[in-house]
This record gives sequence, C-alpha cells and structure tokens, in this order.
Amino acid sequence: MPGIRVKICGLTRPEDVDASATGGAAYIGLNFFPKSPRCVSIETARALALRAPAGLAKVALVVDADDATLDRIVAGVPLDMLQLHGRETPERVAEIRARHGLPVMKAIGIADAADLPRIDLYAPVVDQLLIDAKPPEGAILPGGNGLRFDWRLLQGRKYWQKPWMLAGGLTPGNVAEAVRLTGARQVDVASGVESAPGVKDAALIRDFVVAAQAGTD
Ligand SMILES: O=C(O)c1ccccc1N[C@@H]1O[C@H](COP(=O)(O)O)[C@@H](O)[C@H]1O
Repeated sequence: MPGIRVKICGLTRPEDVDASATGGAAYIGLNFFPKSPRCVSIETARALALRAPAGLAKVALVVDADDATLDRIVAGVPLDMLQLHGRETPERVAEIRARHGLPVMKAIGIADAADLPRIDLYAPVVDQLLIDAKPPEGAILPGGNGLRFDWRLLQGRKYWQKPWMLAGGLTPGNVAEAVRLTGARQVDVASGVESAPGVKDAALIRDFVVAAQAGTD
C-alpha cells in the first residue's frame, strides 16, 4: 500500500521547510490568516516556498480571503494548492478555483454526525477535502487549535468523491490511531509539531511522519 501523505502546516522559518522535507512530508502549509501565530507575509512565504525541494507541495492557507488578497498571494508565491479554511460557500470555492487555476482544498469542520453532509456538499467543487475539528463557538482561529473530533464518525466512511486529509489535534502520539480508525491516507498537522505557537520542532515533525506511517501497518 502506498505511504501516507503528510502536510505540515504553518511553517514560519527556513529550517521548518528543511525539517519537513527531510522528515518526509508531502505538503507544506503557508498560513496567511492575520490572527494566526503562524501567519507569514507574502515575502516570507515566497522565500519559504522557493526553498522547498521539488516534490514538496506548497499550500497557501487562507480564511475568507477576498479576490485582491488572493491575487497578491498567488502572484507573489509559487504555489501548488489553495486551502480555504473559512466560511467559503461552495459557490465561492468554485469561483476561487476558476479564477486562480490552482487546485483547491476546502476545510470542513466536524463536531458531530450532523456536520458530515457538508463533506458531500463541497466534494463536487473541490480538488481535495480537509476534514478538521470544528472550532469552538467564538474561537479566534477556525483551525490550528489543537482540537480533535471523534474520529469514529469517519469509520466506514473513508471514501468520498475526492481525495481527503484528516486534521485537528493530531500529534506524534495519536496520529497512528487516527489513521487506523479513519482509514485516512493523508494527514495535516499544525500545533501538534510545535514547541510553542508558530515554532515548529524538527524532531516532532520527524516523529509525526514516522507515526503516521505506522498507522497504515
Ligand atoms: O494553524 C493555524 O493557525 C490555522 C489558522 C486558521 C485556520 C486554520 C489553521 N490551521 C489548520 O488547522 C488544522 C488543524 O490544526 P491543529 O493541527 O489542530 O493545530 C491544521 O492542520 C491547519 O491546516
């Protein structure tokens, strides 16, 4: 069975790119949400993206970004995908995908079974789905909170119309169990591989990728 693909999200420093590449990540996430401790400027994101070796996909994370913001990001940073992590409607997702010519991944927040139909709602208009924990009411960040949801909600549901990633509160200590329970073939992590908010830890990145692979054994 092919290996699991890992996304390390919210890189802020050149050494984070190196750690993600040597650790075996398939994607890196560059965060443009101003309220996040992981937010980077376009200039920093460009430098990080240019440092990534061939084969390491660069994903821009945005939250309800307007066209002008997206235009600046796409013009300034070499990217492979856009991650929409706000309240973008399916119509807005389709519009962004058509305007920028990049694959789009939409984050869907899950708290309980009532949230699952939203996955099918977005599947027709995206290239990938990101199934994340729903943020608590009033949270400042719509993701990156280190919160998990009940992975059993995805048991027996491992196929959707599009490729998907599991996210939300994943750590080197729990990712193998998450992969086993959900059947995920791709996983995404932000806070679970940090020593402090916005500061990635190379050893945790390495441990996370190893543990994610172990979940497929
Ligand atoms: O990481 C952030 O700061 C962030 C901010 C706004 C939206 C999404 C964000 N991160 C994404 O959320 C998931 C889950 O994060 P965590 O692993 O629970 O900390 C993460 O994989 C990012 O894609």
